[in-house]
Amino acid sequence: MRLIVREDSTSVAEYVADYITTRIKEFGPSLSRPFVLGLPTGSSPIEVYRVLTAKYKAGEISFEHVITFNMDEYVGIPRDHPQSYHSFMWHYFFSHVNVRPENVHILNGNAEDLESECAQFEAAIKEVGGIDLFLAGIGEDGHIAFNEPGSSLASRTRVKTLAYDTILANSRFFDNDVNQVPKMALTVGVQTILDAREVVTIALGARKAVALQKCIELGVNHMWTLSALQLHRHSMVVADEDATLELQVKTVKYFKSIEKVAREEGFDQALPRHLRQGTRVVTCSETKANGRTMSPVALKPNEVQPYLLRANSPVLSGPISRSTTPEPTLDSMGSRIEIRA
Ligand SMILES: N[C@@H]1[C@@H](O)[C@H](O)[C@@H](COP(=O)(O)O)O[C@@H]1O
Repeated sequence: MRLIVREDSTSVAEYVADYITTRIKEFGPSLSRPFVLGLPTGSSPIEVYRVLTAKYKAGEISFEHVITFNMDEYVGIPRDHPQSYHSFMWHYFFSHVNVRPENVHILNGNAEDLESECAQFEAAIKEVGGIDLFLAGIGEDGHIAFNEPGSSLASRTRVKTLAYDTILANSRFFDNDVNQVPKMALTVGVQTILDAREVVTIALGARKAVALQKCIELGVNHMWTLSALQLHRHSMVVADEDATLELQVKTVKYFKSIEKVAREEGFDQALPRHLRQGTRVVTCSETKANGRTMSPVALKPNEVQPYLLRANSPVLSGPISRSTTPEPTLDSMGSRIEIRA
């Protein structure tokens, strides 16, 4: 598990939105090969959705060929209830981007047969080839999705009774009245999340600090279900400073040093190795490749095959081709890099 620490919730949201954007662009989704994105609700991802929406409106990212699966949904409140996760997702994200409604999957908490609803959800994930990136939040009791303390770490999508702590925490969305909070939910299981190719978790604020400490510094434990991500090869937590308050200083320092060394060595450690292979990392503020403006991320191999542009290097420009290795020249403006195949 990796830990990325950022100053505040805004920088966390920017990091996570950049990361998701990079992933989707690297993947290059198409109708026949869509990108599959798992999504959470809660207050933590709201800013991420805002930044992703801004990126979409700026033409940086398209969700046309992105299939989404949401983590969970309450049982027994109408789909159009303001606090249903259906309402949440359309309000904060889906209505603002070009995701196709038929590509959106949110569990139906009012299905006649809830067990079959859950089984169909698992089948739908399987049918599209699994989830490429699952975005998650963390509950104050360390839960992921609605996998409450004590959940099986081998669990799959199912009906779950909510823990009192969760009902209490979520009552802030229901006029602070615990009696209005649904007592049950449908949720993906821990194993459903572990099956994703990559998991990115957002942890914000001091109220998540204890949970984060348990999930990162202690062992895998079914009482803090997010800790199961320690078993995942490509999982990353992106936290603000407040969420790290209960971690040991040396833990935070270690994870910060990983990121620093990776940056100095000129590659983005956050990219899983299999996705890093054949990519070249560009860390200037903006790049142009083949006349297209790209965000400061990893370019596809066929776009800048021979180049590794080191982090913190001066911003360079000049013609670059796959077969030759011309000397890049310094951009006197110091703000752009031109890459031409
Ligand atoms: N089921 C959701 C979780 O998926 C979410 O991670 C958690 C944290 O919410 P928040 O981000 O509002 O703290 O809330 C709910 O319990």
